[in-house]
Amino acid sequence: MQTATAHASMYQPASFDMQAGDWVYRGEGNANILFAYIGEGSELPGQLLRLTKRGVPQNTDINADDSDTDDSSFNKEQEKLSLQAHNNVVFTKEVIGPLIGADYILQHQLVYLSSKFIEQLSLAAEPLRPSSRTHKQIDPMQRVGALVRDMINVLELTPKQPGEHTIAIEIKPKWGFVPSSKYISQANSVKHRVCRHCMHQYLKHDKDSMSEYCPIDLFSNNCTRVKHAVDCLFDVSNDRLRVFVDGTHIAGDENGGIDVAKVPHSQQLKQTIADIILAEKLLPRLGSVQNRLDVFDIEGLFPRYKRALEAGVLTEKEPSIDDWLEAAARFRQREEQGGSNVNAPVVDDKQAALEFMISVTLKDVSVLIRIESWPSASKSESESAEGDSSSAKLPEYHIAVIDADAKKLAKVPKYLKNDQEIVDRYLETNPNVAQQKACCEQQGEKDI
Ligand SMILES: O=P(O)(O)O[C@@H]1[C@@H](OP(=O)(O)O)[C@H](OP(=O)(O)O)[C@H](O)[C@H](OP(=O)(O)O)[C@H]1OP(=O)(O)O
Ligand SMILES: Nc1ncnc2c1ncn2[C@@H]1O[C@H](COP(=O)(O)OP(=O)(O)OP(=O)(O)O)[C@@H](O)[C@H]1O
Repeated sequence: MQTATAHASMYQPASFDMQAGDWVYRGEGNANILFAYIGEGSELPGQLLRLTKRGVPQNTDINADDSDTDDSSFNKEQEKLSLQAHNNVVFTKEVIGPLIGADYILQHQLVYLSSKFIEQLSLAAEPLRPSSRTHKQIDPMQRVGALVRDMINVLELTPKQPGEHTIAIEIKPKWGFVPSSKYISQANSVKHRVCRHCMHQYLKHDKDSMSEYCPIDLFSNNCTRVKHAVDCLFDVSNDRLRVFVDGTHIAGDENGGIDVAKVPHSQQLKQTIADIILAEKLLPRLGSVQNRLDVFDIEGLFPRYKRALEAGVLTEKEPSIDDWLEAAARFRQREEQGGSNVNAPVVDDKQAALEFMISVTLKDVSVLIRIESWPSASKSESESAEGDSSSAKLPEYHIAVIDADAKKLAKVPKYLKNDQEIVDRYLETNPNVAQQKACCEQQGEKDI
């Protein structure tokens, strides 16, 4: 196993000529914000810059005590953020890569940033940011960001035939398994039948904006079910699916679905997305490894987490990159050796908590699929309109996972609370067992 010291030299930040005017706001999630390069330099075209965000400070009192913000605490904060950027890159590549396949990981290059650059980007982005995200701001203290290939934007250099488009699809599939953990209490046994996403909807959405999408279908590796899941995502996307045509995000229609009138050959595209998912090992691997890392379920994990804190093997401090690397290596080693008993592995409390947290990361990644030329030149429209996936020749595409950073271990108590809230709300709204959903993992069991 390589250690943090070895990694520090492998992932050194580079110095590029970073001018704020060369970057435009691209989008953001809860934790990070992205900018696309539009400058003329030869090194950065096609790159995105990923920066971290932090909560907007609540205390705006100019007389507030600033004794904590002297030079040394500024420097410490900057170092902490640089380390975090570094650790995210190492975590994605070295912890997540081997679990789902290195080919699905995008290369990241760390880059130095100046305070002026960050300040100018923040100002330029502000009017473009959705109001739902403005409770957080670009962290002004960061001095290192990450460059990554832009899977959505289209470079002007790419020649296209008339009528051809570049399509990018972003799917956040969420949990791809129904837990079978023996640590789930009898009172919560619904978790053995209804998947987390399907239950969570009742907490997140009102009846009108709920989607039929079930991740267990998308992860099923079954042609009919995968296609059905893709159709459901198009019908009501709820931010689980985004579609970009020539780099432009297709906004939702009035029903919360993708406005297919703006998507060229949309029926054929849905089938092609399903075919790509079926052709790749990514989703089956993702669902399976999420499950194998979560054998205790939050119900069995929480007491172990508490015990580890009490024993001092885990502390308030977040795990180091070496902790993550070691936990991932131990997990893989255990599996290679036959996994003793996969349902009740003999692992210490710290290992159990770290494995659970790696699973949390995998349950929140997004999958990006980029189709370079759409409709595919290799196939006539009449052939593909039939939707015959068995004979479908896939267009040229690239598929990768994004947002595979380590999650904060300190969120474990929140996960327990959230889990119970999800179950309670589901049971409250669906008290009749006979009418509850059955999200089944076995192929062919579900008639759709
Ligand atoms: O708990 P969940 O399933 O709601 O997942 C959160 C996501 O919600 P959603 O996918 O919309 O349901 C949530 O996504 P949104 O902010 O809703 O886009 C985040 O991804 C959050 O992770 P983090 O706090 O940014 O590290 C996610 O939190 P983690 O559970 O991954 O910590
Ligand atoms: N390599 C990429 N190419 C194109 N677009 C990207 C890329 N990486 C991220 N994005 C866009 O930026 C958005 C936010 O990125 P990301 O998922 O990394 O943010 P996050 O804050 O970590 O997400 P979350 O809310 O799940 O925590 C994505 O939803 C996607 O639209």
